[in-house]
Amino acid sequence: MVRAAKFPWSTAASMTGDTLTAIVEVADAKVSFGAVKALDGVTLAIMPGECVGVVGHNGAGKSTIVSVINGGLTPHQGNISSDGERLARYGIGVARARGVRCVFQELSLCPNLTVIENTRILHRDLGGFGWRKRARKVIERSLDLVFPGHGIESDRSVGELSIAERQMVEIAMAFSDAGVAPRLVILDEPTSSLDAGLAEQMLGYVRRFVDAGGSVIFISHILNEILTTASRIVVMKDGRIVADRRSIDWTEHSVVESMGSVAKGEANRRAVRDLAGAPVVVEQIGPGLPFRAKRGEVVGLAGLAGHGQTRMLMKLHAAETSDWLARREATVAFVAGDRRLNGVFELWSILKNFSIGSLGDLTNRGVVDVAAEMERATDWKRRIDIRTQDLANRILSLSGGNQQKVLFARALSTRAPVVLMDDPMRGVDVGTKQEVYEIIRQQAASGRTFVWYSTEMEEVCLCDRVYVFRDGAIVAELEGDAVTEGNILAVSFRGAAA
Ligand SMILES: Nc1ncnc2c1ncn2[C@@H]1O[C@H](COP(=O)(O)OP(=O)(O)OP(=O)(O)O)[C@@H](O)[C@H]1O
Repeated sequence: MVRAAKFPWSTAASMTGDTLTAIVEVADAKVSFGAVKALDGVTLAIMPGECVGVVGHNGAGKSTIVSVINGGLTPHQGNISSDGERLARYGIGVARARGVRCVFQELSLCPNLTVIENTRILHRDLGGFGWRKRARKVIERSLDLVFPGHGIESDRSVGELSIAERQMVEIAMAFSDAGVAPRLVILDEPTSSLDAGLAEQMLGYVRRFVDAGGSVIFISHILNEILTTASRIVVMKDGRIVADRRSIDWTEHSVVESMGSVAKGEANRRAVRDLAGAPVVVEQIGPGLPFRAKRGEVVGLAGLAGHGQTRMLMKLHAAETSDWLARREATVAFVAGDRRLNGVFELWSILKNFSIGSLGDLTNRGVVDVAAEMERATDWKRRIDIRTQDLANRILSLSGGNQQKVLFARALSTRAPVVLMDDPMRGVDVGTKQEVYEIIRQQAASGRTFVWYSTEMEEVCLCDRVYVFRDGAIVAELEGDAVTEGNILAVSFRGAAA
């Protein structure tokens, strides 16, 4: 079962001509959750000096296979080998001792502890007298290497950090060395909360790590990142690997096709509409330029992550919802980006998580019409392909991307005239994104207003008008054809339009 292979595209192999053995190899792994086959016979070997990109639709099994490789999940069937040795017992401890590290899609640091204390928890060998000093050195060194100029103080509690900063700390933690050097680092959607600049810093570090002989498994729905960084791309579909080729043999189009999604050009373009006479429906004064959104407009919030965009969305939401008397008709709906913190109700079913946003519509004399509730949820399940066999299942039984779809459905299915979206596509697959873009276009055309913060430039460029944030204030407003990546970056970094 253990494979000794020669990978001509692996730098380490091509330099030495050596025959390499896999750092970790999973053979014929099967994992089921009830009736759901999360993995249906997956075989995957990770060689030294390669970055393996893993792509697939939401619920394809990507997080499940990395949990197996990371030792957090024991497959119901199949074998695991490492460095040529078949392992009868494989768990997190064994994986860590062999240099396997994982950055999870749902961030996993303890929010009530500082960055230093979290480092100590991850690196057990750091214990003993003077551990704080040693832990500080380990994490600060790694942060400086991966994200030069990061500005994160390691004495701060993780709970005080923005979601982007938390993601940076997790990534730096995975690459840090406190005795056992990282050999295989698994990154499950590591850039989902990072802006373009931070994502590029991380990708640059991944390339250097791999060039030096390290290995990375890189999961992302941003295909361009995968194509430019991975040496090999594996496509998963419904719990199986359906394609496995060198990245130079892939194009964005062929990857999307292989995932089973059809790229629709139309949904990916900004609609040309005349909104000159449309009334202003949302307004907020300062800091910086005033914020205004018109009826039927899609307004983007851009700029480097953590520069005040989420705060602005919160303010807009508070302004519409702070009445003492609850309104029957919601005036604003919110799609949370940090879904675990303020999006999902973890103990509730998928159905209840969906319908909580439209109980006003679904209630008659204080009683929920359960047939109407189920009908509406089933319709949205179909429309944006929420992958579950039963809407009564708990929300946490869904993959991360499918949870995010439920949050979308919750907001889009209301009649609120304004929808606020806080980087809402985190973890959503390419095919579903196209569906959601199309729904946004249609709803905007019929008069709904969207205020959309996104860390993905492609999405910002879909907006009618964009406010660029810097240091907590709006520093520029771009409209129509002026909404380009070049202009947004120029304003983000210099504070003046290009
Ligand atoms: N704890 C669980 N209980 C029940 N089902 C689960 C559980 N964890 C995962 N699943 C199911 O297993 C399947 C694979 O999930 P997985 O998280 O591996 O998908 P994924 O490819 O990582 O998706 P995404 O891109 O959305 O993160 C999904 O159908 C999911 O609903």
